[in-house]
Amino acid sequence: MTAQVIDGNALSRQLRAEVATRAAALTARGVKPGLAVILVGDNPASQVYVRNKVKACEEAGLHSVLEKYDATMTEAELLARVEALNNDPAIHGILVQLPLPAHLDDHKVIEAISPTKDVDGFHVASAGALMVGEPGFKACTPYGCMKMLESIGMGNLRGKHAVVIGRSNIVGKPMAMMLLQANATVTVCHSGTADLAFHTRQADVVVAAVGKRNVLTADMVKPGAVVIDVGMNRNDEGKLCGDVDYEGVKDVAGWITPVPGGVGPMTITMLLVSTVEAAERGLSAA
Ligand SMILES: NC(=O)C1=CN([C@@H]2O[C@H](COP(=O)(O)OP(=O)(O)OC[C@H]3O[C@@H](n4cnc5c(N)ncnc54)[C@H](OP(=O)(O)O)[C@@H]3O)[C@@H](O)[C@H]2O)C=CC1
Ligand SMILES: Nc1nc(=O)c2c([nH]1)NC[C@@H]1CN(c3ccc(C(=O)N[C@@H](CCC(=O)O)C(=O)O)cc3)C=[N+]21
Ligand SMILES: [Mg+2]
Repeated sequence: MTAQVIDGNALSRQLRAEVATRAAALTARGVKPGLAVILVGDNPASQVYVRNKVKACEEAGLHSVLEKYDATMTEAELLARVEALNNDPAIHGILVQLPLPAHLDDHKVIEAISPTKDVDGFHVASAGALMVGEPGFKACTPYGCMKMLESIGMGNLRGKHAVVIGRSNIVGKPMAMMLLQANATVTVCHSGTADLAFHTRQADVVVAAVGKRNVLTADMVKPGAVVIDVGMNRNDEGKLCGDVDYEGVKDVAGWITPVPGGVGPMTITMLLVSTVEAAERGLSAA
């Protein structure tokens, strides 16, 4: 058996076309949805992701502003920029690219973003809303993973067992909450898990969000399971690869997401969706 591929580029094209339609309707009413991206320092991976985000905005008819700052920027300067964007009516979404240089407190900066513009879904108000099942911005990466599950008819996971590998605040934890919201029985594994394979072998859905190659191999996967690979790593040849041993796992899984072309583009797509939604909310509140 060879797994069917969940194509994040194809699904993104579809969803971004809907975003473009909504953005055009807003623009016609005088409200062009606007996203501000703040990048501090010169992490090369961050540069690529940020460039992809800005390009995606342009293609979908969103207004985007990229603010690049030197790694020596002070926290007070950064907080002042966030506050200015909070008060800028042309900006509906604010994203501060993580990780920040070590002298800047990620948490403090994220909390300074107005929850009404927190399109990344990282603010405690957004995380709390997800936890209690209230509307709020959802973290884009797990949100994109849920859209991928929906696209294969697995939007409702009642009776299914989902295993998430990783428990970060930006991927693993919100992923687990969204799977729970979709009625899955959820297990969250991490570096302190005694027998990772024991858990993953029972899973109907596995989401790998660790940041290490080959965390999930074929022997760890139940035949027919859905495997979602969030990881972004480089192999020995410098090629982009995920956390999953794709070549091995594809012969066991029922569905699999590739890297590149899987979760990565979906993350950007959900960022666009949330930015348009932020602009629509502003309009309905006015
Ligand atoms: N495609 C996309 O759009 C995105 C991709 N990513 C990628 O996803 C990956 C994860 O990102 P992020 O969540 O930010 O990473 P973090 O480093 O914050 O979290 C990694 C998690 O993996 C756990 N872990 C580490 N080693 C193991 C192991 N051997 N077995 C089981 N669990 C382990 C850690 O456990 P512990 O908590 O105990 O330390 C931690 O919870 C990275 O490769 C990142 O680049 C991230 C965001 C978006
Ligand atoms: N505040 C904040 N929000 C984020 O959403 C955020 C962040 N910080 N920090 C870093 C991670 C990582 N991330 C990715 C986005 C797109 C791709 C992506 O487009 N990947 C392409 C390939 C990119 C390439 O060629 O390198 C793909 O998988 O096909 C990957 C990773 C968002 N993150
Ligand atoms: Mg820091």
